[in-house]
Amino acid sequence: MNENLDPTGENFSPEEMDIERKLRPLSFSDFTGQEQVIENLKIFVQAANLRDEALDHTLFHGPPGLGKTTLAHILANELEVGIKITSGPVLDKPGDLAGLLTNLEERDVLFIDEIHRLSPIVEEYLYSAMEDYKIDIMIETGPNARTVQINLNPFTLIGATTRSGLLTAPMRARFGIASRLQYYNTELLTTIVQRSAEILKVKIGMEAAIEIAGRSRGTPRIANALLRRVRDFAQIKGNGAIDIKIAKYALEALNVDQFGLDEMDNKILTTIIDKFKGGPVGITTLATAVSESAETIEEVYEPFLIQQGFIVRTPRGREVTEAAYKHLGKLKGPAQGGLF
Ligand SMILES: Nc1ncnc2c1ncn2[C@@H]1O[C@H](COP(=O)(O)OP(=O)(O)OP(=O)(O)O)[C@@H](O)[C@H]1O
Ligand SMILES: [Mg+2]
Repeated sequence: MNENLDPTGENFSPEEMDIERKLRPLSFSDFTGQEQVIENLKIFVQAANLRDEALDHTLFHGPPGLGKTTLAHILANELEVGIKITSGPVLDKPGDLAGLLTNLEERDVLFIDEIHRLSPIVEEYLYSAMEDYKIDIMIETGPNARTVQINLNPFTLIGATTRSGLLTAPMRARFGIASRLQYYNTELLTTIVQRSAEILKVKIGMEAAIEIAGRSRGTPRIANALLRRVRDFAQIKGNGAIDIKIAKYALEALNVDQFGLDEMDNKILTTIIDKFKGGPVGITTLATAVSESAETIEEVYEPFLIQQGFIVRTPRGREVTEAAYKHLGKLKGPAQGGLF
């Protein structure tokens, strides 16, 4: 599959990252979907604003591209505070974290992306900061070296992770608010595609927007990426506007799966069917067969395949459904593996 449609956005070029930022909603009212999460956050933000307190530490988890980073920025905007951004793998010494923490103003947001990848020392260091807004720092070196405790301004830590299963229990317990983001349905994604088209100043028909939305793997990041690619086709092959004809033509040319399944999704389904007779197969066995980690399958791929009705979880492992055979154009039953 086209690497620009990677749900993680890891292969995005700088230009694409720029566009992604441009398309990012800035306020609750800009943000489509995740209704329950948003309803709750609105209340927590209002209450925090009313009391002039820092919002409770907040954790966003869920598959890539669903809006975790976007929501961190929205929270800072709605709280009318500053935001400092970092990520788990970047913070490798407690000193780096101390620098960030001591520079936070009252009620500011510290956003730590990939929070499951914090080193244990940094994580430990974070605990007292989160709990009591206090940290110990080392001053001077050599024989005069000593630690002093300093008070921090009350702040909000926002953590994001695609791998909530890898978060330690003490870390998880320190978040007062934890929200899991869900895949978006076609209707919501259609609204997102239309909004993005408006920002990109490209005309798009309703049918075309629905077509793009339906092939976006339930993921706004993919919907936006597809829109940009289709826009290229419309500009070069058409008159610049996106109608259903040009959308279908472009999606065909881009080799986008009808359900927006990506290469790994299809590989997982094909493997279960071809190597394990449709299942059930245990997650670790499956992981080995497709050369991916069991955690990634469980947290990135499987949720979407289950939500779309291609896989079911049984006590004995994962099984593909009728829909998966149909989708891949494969026959069900023992005939599949030959006569014996
Ligand atoms: N609810 C939404 N409405 C409109 N656009 C959205 C929404 N959610 C996400 N997007 C768009 O999708 C892009 C990706 O979202 P975001 O970066 O917040 O995902 P993420 O969950 O942080 O992903 P990752 O796990 O890869 O960091 C954003 O730039 C934004 O344009
Ligand atoms: Mg993110």
